[in-house]
Amino acid sequence: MTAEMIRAEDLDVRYGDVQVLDAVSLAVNEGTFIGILGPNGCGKTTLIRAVSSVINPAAGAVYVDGRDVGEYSPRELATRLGAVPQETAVSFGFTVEEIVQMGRHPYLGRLSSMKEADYAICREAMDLTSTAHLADRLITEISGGERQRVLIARALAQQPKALLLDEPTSHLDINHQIEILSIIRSLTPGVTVIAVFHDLNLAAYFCDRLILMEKAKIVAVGTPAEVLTDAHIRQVFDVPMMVRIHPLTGRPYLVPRYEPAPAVSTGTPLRVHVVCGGGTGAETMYALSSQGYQVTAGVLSANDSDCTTAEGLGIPVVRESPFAPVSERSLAEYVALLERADAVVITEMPVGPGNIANLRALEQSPGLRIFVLARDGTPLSSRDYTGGDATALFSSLCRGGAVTVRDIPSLVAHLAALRNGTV
Ligand SMILES: Nc1ncnc2c1ncn2[C@@H]1O[C@H](COP(=O)(O)OP(=O)(O)OP(=O)(O)O)[C@@H](O)[C@H]1O
Repeated sequence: MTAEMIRAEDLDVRYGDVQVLDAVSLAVNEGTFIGILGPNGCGKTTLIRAVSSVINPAAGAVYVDGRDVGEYSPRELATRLGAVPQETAVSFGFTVEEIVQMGRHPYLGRLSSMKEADYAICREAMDLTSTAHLADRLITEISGGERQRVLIARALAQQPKALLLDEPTSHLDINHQIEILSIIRSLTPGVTVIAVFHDLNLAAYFCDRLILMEKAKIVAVGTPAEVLTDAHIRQVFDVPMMVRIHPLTGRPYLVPRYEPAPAVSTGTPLRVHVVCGGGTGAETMYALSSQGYQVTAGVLSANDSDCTTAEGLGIPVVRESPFAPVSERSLAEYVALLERADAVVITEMPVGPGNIANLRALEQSPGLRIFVLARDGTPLSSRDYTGGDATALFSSLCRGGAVTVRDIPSLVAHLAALRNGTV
C-alpha cells in the first residue's frame, strides 16, 4: 500500500473575523502530483502555507511523512518539504547561483560549507529549470518568469520528499509553463507534489488528483475527471464550461462557453437553419447566434464537431447516430425545421452518400431563401463525394435562386437585408 506523505486534519485558519480555512482535511499519498484549484481568495495559498508550517492553524494538525510537523526542527522539515511561494520576496544582493545554493542549507552543519556534491546538485537543479545561464545575475535583475524558475531550482536543490508550489507557472510563458510542469511531473513518484493552479486545463493535464476549494472548504477531491465536472465548475466558478475529453490524454479539458448578448433585440428574430458538417459550421453558427438569429442545425452526426458546437451554443440540432445514413425520422425532424425557417445556410461541408439527403430535402423546399458559403466562389468543387450528384444538386439550387456568399460578413449582410425587408 502507498504510504501517506502529507495529512492535514481539520485545519482552521482565521484572519481576524474571517475564517479562511474551515475544518479542511486532506491526505496526499507518496509520489502523487496533486493540484489545488479554486477561485481567488478561497484559501488555496493559506492551505499551502498551513501545510508547510509557514502559518500555524488555530486548530487541526499536519503530519508529514507520518510525523506531526511540530516534531520537526525547521532544518529537518526543510529536507522533507520544499516550498515555492507565490509572492517571491526577492533577496537583494544575491546572485541566482547563491539563491539556488540556499536550497542546500538544511544539509550543511552550522560551520560546514558546500561540498562538490552540493554544487553538483545545484547545477543539476539549474540545468533542469533552464536557469544555468542566469547564474551570475542578481535575483533582483531578472524577469518574474526567470525568478519563478530560479525559486523552483532552489526548491529542487533542497531535494525534498515533497514539493509545495503556489501557482508555479503564473509568470511563465506557455513554453516555460509546459517545460516546468513536465519537469515537476517527471520528479514524481520520487517526490510528492502539491501545486496551486489557476489554469484548470494544465492541472487536468499534469496532475494525478485534484482538490477543488470554495470559500475556505474543500468541495471535491479525486481524479481530474471526478473533479472537473460541469456541475462543480458552475458551483465554484459560476461560469458555464464545456467539458470535453482531451484527444491526447483522455482526461477532461474545459472550454469556456461565452454566452454573447444578442445584438438584435427588435422585431421577430429571423430563423436560420444551418446545414453543415465536419467543423465547417462552427464559425457560422457562432456568428449568427451571437447576432440574435434563431439558429437551428442538422442533420448532423452525433460525433461531428459541428454537433458539439451546436450543443455548446444551445442551438437545436437534428442529430443522427455516428456513421449512420440520415434516417426517416431525422429527415422528418429536419424538414419540419426547414418549414419553419426563414433562411438556410449551407456551409462548405463535404457531401457524400451519408449526408446528401440534407441537400435533396432543400430542393424540395421551394421558396426557402438559401445561402451557400463558398470562399472560392465555387460551391462544392472538390468536396463532392457522391459521383457528381451533389454538384448537380448545388447547380440546380443556385439556378433556383440560392445565393453564393464568399464569407460570413457578407452572409450576415444578406441576412440583415432579409430581416429588414430590404430584399
Ligand atoms: N495575511 C492576511 N491577513 C488577512 N487576510 C488574509 C491574509 N492572507 C490572506 N488573507 C485572506 O484570506 C483569504 C484566502 O486567501 P488565500 O491567499 O489563501 O486565497 P487564494 O485562494 O490563494 O487566492 P488567489 O487565487 O487570489 O491567490 C482571502 O480572503 C484573503 O484576502
